[in-house]
Amino acid sequence: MLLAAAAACRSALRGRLLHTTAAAATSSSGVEGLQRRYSNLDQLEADAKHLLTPQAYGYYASGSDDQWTLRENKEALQRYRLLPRMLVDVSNVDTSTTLLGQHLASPILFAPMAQQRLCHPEGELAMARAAAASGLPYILSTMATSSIQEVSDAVAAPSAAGGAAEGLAWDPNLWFQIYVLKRRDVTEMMVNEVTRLGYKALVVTVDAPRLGNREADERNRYSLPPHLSLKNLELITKAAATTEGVATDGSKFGRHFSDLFDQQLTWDFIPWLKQASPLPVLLKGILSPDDARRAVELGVDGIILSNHGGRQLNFAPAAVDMLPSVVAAVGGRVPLLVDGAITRGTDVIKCLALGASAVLVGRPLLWALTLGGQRGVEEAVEMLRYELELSMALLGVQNVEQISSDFVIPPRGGHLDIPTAQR
Ligand SMILES: Cc1cc2nc3c(=O)[nH]c(=O)nc-3n(C[C@H](O)[C@H](O)[C@H](O)COP(=O)(O)O)c2cc1C
Ligand SMILES: CCCCCCC(=O)C(=O)O
Repeated sequence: MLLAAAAACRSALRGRLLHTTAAAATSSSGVEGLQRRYSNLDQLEADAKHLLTPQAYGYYASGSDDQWTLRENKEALQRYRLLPRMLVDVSNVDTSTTLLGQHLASPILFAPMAQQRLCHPEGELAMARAAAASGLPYILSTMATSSIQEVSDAVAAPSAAGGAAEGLAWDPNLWFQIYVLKRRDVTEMMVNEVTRLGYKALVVTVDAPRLGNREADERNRYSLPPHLSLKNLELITKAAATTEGVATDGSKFGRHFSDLFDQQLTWDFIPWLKQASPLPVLLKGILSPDDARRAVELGVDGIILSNHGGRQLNFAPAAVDMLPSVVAAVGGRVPLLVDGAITRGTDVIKCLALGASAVLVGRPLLWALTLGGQRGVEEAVEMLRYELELSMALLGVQNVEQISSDFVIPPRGGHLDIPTAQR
């Protein structure tokens, strides 16, 4: 009896949300507000899961091996505490910041994530439009289900179908994430294409010479549905007669994509990329201070501390825990960004207090896209931005620059000495 009631409830919920998602796909308005249905970003996953196939959900949600690092990302953030200051005038709190000379409405970027059309028909297009409407950078993955050109076109101007909700500015800021392929010529074509189309930065992911062991994908025999394809890899077939290494049959998912990536990639790629494009270059997936120092010495423009959402090396530390030592190694020479399980305004504050310039948010945006399309993502981002603004007021700071290590208490009550000037 109880089980039947639960099933009926689930099916009603699924119906409601499916309807909502379908509406989001076809219309720019009329989406039942995410903000009315959910209080925070942590609540989105459970409902999004019901709308996704088990294969898609498994691919999005899972980490590698037994997922210790995936769990650690959240737990590490929760070990830091915040020390507020009182009697500060916080009648105006400004969440905006500047990164690499670019204005951001808040210190938040859309993490690169492959295959976004698995959760919504407009996939990367809807996500990139939501970023433009929110005044935040959107990082397009090499492994996207929309092409570099399609995403550029999608944000070129706010349209009736895909424009910003009332009151939101339209500030497209596209970055491109590079997986360096064995086919270096194709990587070069992508770099040329994004440079030509006005993308504003390149993010080279360096923690994935091979894909981590995602057991859910193996169990689910995960593969991309036949109506979708990895659009940027089509450049390979356009560029050359051979299609070697580009089939997207995913039954041997990890091994297959490992075949595409260049396992011989080393540090000499950075000077190569710097001469190939005038765009700023950031490395994503750095965790050790030594690597960070070396990257700076080779002229990178920024570093993204990340363990890839716990999807690559299991037992890699949470990026947030590596921030203090990487900050010391980098000494303020380039901006440091960080990601991993950031869902709360206080998570953003902790990362900034530990020396990050900004954070990347990943999975919560996929759940928001699943539940509400472009508008859903805009609302999710606004929920996070508002939490950030409120928490800044309660912390006693008026702007992002004022957030320093003075406001954070590390796990064992130790002292952090990170001058704000190093951010
Ligand atoms: C489904 C999925 C796909 C991803 N695809 C990419 C990718 O193509 N390139 C990349 O550099 N990182 C990729 N990542 C890692 C994210 O950019 C990010 O580092 C990670 O998800 C941490 O953020 P989160 O904990 O907020 O999800 C992916 C993550 C997920 C969950
Ligand atoms: C469809 C190919 C998947 C490439 C890897 C994307 C990724 O980084 C991930 O974590 O998944």
